[in-house]
Amino acid sequence: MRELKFLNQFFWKYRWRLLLGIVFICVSNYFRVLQPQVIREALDLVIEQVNSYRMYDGFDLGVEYFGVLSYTLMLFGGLVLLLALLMGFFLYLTRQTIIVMSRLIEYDLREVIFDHYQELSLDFYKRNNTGDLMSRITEDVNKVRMYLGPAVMYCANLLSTIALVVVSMLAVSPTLTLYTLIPLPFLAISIYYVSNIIHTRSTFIQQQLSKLTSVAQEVFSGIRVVKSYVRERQQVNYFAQESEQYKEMSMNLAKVDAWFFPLMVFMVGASTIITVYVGGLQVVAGNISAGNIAEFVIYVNMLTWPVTAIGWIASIVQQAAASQKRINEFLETKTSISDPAPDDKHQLRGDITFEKVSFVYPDTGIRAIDKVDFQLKSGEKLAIIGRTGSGKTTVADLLLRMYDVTEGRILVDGKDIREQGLANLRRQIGYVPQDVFLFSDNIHNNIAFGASHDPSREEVEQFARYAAVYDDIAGLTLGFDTMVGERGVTLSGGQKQRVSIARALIKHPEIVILDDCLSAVDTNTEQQILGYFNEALADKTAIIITHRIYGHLKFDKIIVLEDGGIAEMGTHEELIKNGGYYSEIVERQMTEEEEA
Ligand SMILES: Nc1ncnc2c1ncn2[C@@H]1O[C@H](COP(=O)(O)OP(=O)(O)OP(=O)(O)O)[C@@H](O)[C@H]1O
Repeated sequence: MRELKFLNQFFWKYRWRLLLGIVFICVSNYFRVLQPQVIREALDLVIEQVNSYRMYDGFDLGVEYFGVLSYTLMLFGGLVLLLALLMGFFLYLTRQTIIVMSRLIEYDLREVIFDHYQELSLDFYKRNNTGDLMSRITEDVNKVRMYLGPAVMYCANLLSTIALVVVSMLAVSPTLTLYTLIPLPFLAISIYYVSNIIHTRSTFIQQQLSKLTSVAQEVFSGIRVVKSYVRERQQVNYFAQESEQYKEMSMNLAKVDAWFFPLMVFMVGASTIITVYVGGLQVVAGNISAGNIAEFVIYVNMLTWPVTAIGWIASIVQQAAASQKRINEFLETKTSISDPAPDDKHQLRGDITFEKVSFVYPDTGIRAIDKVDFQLKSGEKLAIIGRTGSGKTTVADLLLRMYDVTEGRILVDGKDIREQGLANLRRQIGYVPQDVFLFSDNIHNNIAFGASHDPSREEVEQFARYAAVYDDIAGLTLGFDTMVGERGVTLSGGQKQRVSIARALIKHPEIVILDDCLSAVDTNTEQQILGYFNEALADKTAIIITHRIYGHLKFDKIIVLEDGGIAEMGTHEELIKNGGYYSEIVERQMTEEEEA
């Protein structure tokens, strides 16, 4: 239960609501407990008066007497109705305070978790799968809310009902109270066990359901592959297998679920029989009135739900503690990339220095970068070339501080990037990643996403022109308002790359990193984009990771990476003279172009 302590800060935040809710529930229960007392009075009155009425039967006085009795009973009926209304009104207020409080805390908690998720570094996202992140912020928060709202409300209800009912019962007959209450602890314990079994089985069902969902999601996302490999039947069979398991589990749950109400009715029935039997003996002995038996039967019914709720509350609290534990695990995870100066807003010049930088991926132990040493002055252009897996993307990730270097230092404007404002650094780097990701939104918003201001349509269009994608977008029926699906399904690979370039450029960055972002673009478009780069990025520092050599873009430095280390470094002319990997691909590319 230690885990739930984390939530106390929220209870404190909404303490007045909580307190008011508890007061309302006590008032509501007070009116509820008065009802059986009014009914007892009415019943005793009827029993007593019916005997007297028989004496006047056949006389005129008898009719009058009957009129007065009916009127008094109507008054009692009206009183019970009034008490029920008052009780209902305060119950409404209870829900308006406690359940609303739980919804407010749910909102706060989600925000805290979401904020924290955003702060965490890439290695956290590599370690944990998206489904797990999602379920903690949705299902686990839901389970915790059940504790914050219903469990707290039923707990307050339980305590106040038991206190008020038991005090009223004791005032009538301590012996009868004792006998009446005997079956109730058995009810609480058995409901607790049944609830626990239900919970365990529900958890398995939940897991199976999320497995089923991910199977379906994966098949639908990869539907092209499934269709092209004619694997529909296998997928259907696999889905049916998983569905069958889900069905079996649900049937098992239904079997236990079926015990819940019969058990409750049996225990309440036992309690009622004891009340009538022991109460009857006491009436005969003249200790209590017949009306008291009716009063006790109503009390027993009043206690049924709160006592049943003990088992239920215990189960909710257990589930909430387990969920909060999972939430706390992530909340306690510290980001490995800290921001030493969150308010830093200084303008970068764009000098970049890698000083004997090495990097080992923590999860795989792969040494992706090995003693990389280079310097770029503000405005210089660097091309990084190398075979796949040679560490090119890792260089970009390190400069953006997606990871921190294992050895060595990266300096921007002469200062270690680990000592600079992280947000400020990232804000001034325009990064186009290799695997383009577009949000499920329209094209305008996807491009505007990069800007620190709210850019006008004209500005967005201008940057789309720079990225040579304007004509493609203008050709769509909805133009810049076209929605791009979950993964930009309506755009081709090359179009997505260019939208992603426009998004990076609209930031007006001081440093630009393009990671193989022209791979899906034809030569003409490539020339168009590079023409803009030459002009607009003339004074910006740029790192271009590529597999192709761009004759149109003049690089101050070219680095050839091999197994994370620098195999060749120099200008185009120097590397051609070297006769290494670089000259090899230049030659191959020239032959290809000639052949084309
Ligand atoms: N997140 C990661 N966790 C563990 N190892 C990784 C991770 N990302 C990359 N690697 C490994 O680091 C090495 C360098 O990868 P990197 O992506 O930097 O290469 P690259 O030169 O950009 O390749 P490509 O040209 O195919 O994009 C590879 O061996 C790769 O398997």
